[in-house]
Amino acid sequence: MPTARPKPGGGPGRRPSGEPAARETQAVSTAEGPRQSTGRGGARPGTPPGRPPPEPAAGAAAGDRCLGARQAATAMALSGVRVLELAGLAPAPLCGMILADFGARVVRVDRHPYSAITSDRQGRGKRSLALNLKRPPGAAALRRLCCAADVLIEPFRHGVMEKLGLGPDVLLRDNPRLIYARLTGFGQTGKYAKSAGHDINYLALSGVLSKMGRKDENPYAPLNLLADFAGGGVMCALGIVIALYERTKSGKGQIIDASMAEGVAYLSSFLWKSQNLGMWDRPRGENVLDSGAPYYETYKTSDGKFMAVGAIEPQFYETLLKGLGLDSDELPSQLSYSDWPKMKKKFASVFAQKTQAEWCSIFDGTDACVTPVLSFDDVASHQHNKQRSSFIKNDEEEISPRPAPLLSRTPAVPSLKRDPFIGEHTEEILLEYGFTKEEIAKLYSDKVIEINKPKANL
Ligand SMILES: C[C@H](CCC[C@@H](C)[C@H]1CC[C@H]2[C@@H]3[C@H](O)C[C@@H]4C[C@H](O)CC[C@]4(C)[C@H]3C[C@H](O)[C@]12C)C(=O)SCCNC(=O)CCNC(=O)[C@H](O)C(C)(C)COP(=O)(O)OP(=O)(O)OC[C@H]1O[C@@H](n2cnc3c(N)ncnc32)[C@H](O)[C@@H]1OP(=O)(O)O
Repeated sequence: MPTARPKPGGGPGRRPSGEPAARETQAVSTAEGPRQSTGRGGARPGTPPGRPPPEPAAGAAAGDRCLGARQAATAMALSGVRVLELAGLAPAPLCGMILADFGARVVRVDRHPYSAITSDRQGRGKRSLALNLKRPPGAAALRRLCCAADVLIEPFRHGVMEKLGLGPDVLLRDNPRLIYARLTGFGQTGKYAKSAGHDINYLALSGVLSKMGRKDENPYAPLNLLADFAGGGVMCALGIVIALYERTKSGKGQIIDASMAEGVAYLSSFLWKSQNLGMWDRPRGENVLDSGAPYYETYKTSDGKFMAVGAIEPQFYETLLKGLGLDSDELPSQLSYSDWPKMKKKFASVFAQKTQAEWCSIFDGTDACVTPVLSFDDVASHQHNKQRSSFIKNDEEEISPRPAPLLSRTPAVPSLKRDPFIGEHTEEILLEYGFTKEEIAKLYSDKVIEINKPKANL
């Protein structure tokens, strides 16, 4: 087996026990931001699978003067939870990253031989095990890993795991406490269960896509945020946390059938349940929240940037008009639908007269519901985001959003280490899950696993 020395300066190393070193969170700016706690309680190797997360430190309550000192050692909310994430495209990696950010020990099971298709960009806090599931000893190894895991995240279309002999019947028989999360676009049953698809297809099937887009234009998918990430990755993480909670009472695992189409449909409950409010009676792009209204729109500024306006309530709308220097008596009423296109043109011509910074100095601190549309270049340095330390920088100077929401006692402590290389932790993970050195050597020589330790950078 290949051996390698640790990369100097390569971020927090591993303790001899295999327990991860304490994580330190580095906010992009710490100015006035909430204190970031340090330290991370990871499960020790050999922790019995399925053990419920530890109770919070005694006395860690509001007003406790020792809280600051104790918080450094407090476990994160999901510490002790062991997750196996089978490498997939965008949604499953987000799901795994959320769990890792909040303290779970997430192992990403990468494809071996390597497949570029599933190159994960959301590997924060995870370790990588490269395993060929198509080879019987590889499938058997995953089966064994699942015996000691709490959660399996599976991102393939229906039937793939069954074909590998790794369906829920098999794995839950082996480990009845396992939470088997199946994250797909169309779900495990139904006409499309076995069809390929991507975010836009799931969004379309949910009905939500039909509501999005400007007047007289085709429906428009807002990046792949809604189905993949909100309806998929986040909903699946929620399902896992719910199932983990339920397991503390029943002692039993279960199967989660997380369909992105259904996840995003569920997110759209407000649209369904507000049908009789008259908010959605008009064609796409002509309603209040779908770019029809002049007071819920973006406007270009004189320096080519944009402002976002969301002045829905009459009192906020009045404040908007005041900031724009417009007199409401000289404008049609706020809710005069037929005048909206004309009003938009008026607002656009006013916004075009000043820079984004000038508009910010007019609207910041008012209730006009007007904010700058920030670019990725500007977002981390915006004063509000700096004050809340909303963005973090890893040890490769990569900026990304800090995990949300903020939990007061047990906040997420995201890893600052670079994402794992594929197969970087194969050996240590297998050892941790009870494989012997001899078994690992055999899997390696049979080309069932890949071991890819970073070379020393001397
Ligand atoms: C819109 C988004 C998707 C956006 C993704 C893009 C941003 C990226 C996609 C490709 C990337 C590029 C590419 O990687 C090349 C470059 C790499 C470089 O590093 C970076 C630049 C790249 C250009 C890179 C750039 C970008 O990252 C990309 C362009 C979405 O909507 S994501 C949501 C997709 N839907 C789902 O996840 C729903 C559930 N899944 C599915 O329906 C299917 O999995 C899916 C997605 C349709 C794919 O179908 P596929 O036929 O490929 O897979 P499955 O049927 O599920 O079967 C999996 C097979 O793989 C075998 N397998 C799995 N694990 C292992 C293992 N460990 N060992 C061995 N074999 C394994 C499994 O047995 C299955 O085999 P069979 O087919 O034989 O049964």
